Amino acid sequence: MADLLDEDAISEALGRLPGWQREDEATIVRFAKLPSFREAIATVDEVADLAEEHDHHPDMDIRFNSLKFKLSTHSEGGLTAKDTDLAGKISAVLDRRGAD
Ligand SMILES: C[C@H](O)[C@H](O)[C@H]1CNC2=NC(N)=NC(=O)C2=N1
Repeated sequence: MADLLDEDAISEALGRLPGWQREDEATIVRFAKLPSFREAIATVDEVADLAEEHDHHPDMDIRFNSLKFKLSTHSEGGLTAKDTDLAGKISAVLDRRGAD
């Protein structure tokens, strides 16, 4: 259970989450390109581990070496700290793997 973030909290969080953007009211997204398809898949696999660890699961879209991560807290119908926390962890994986 996590509280819905208000607009100020969402703006503040996005300010410290480079690459993440609002897709709609309830969703934040980040696009990333990896050097190869295999590296994109390995990145998805690593994010899957994070998702299981946090019991919070992003939608992940794979197009060759391009990835899209989409976060929302379905149980609350919007954005919570679970989304912004996991977004930061996904960004750390993307940085380490040299995504652009
Ligand atoms: C039972 C389980 O904790 C819930 O279904 C979790 C699992 N993963 C989830 N992931 C996301 N993105 N939003 C949720 O509300 C959510 N709920």
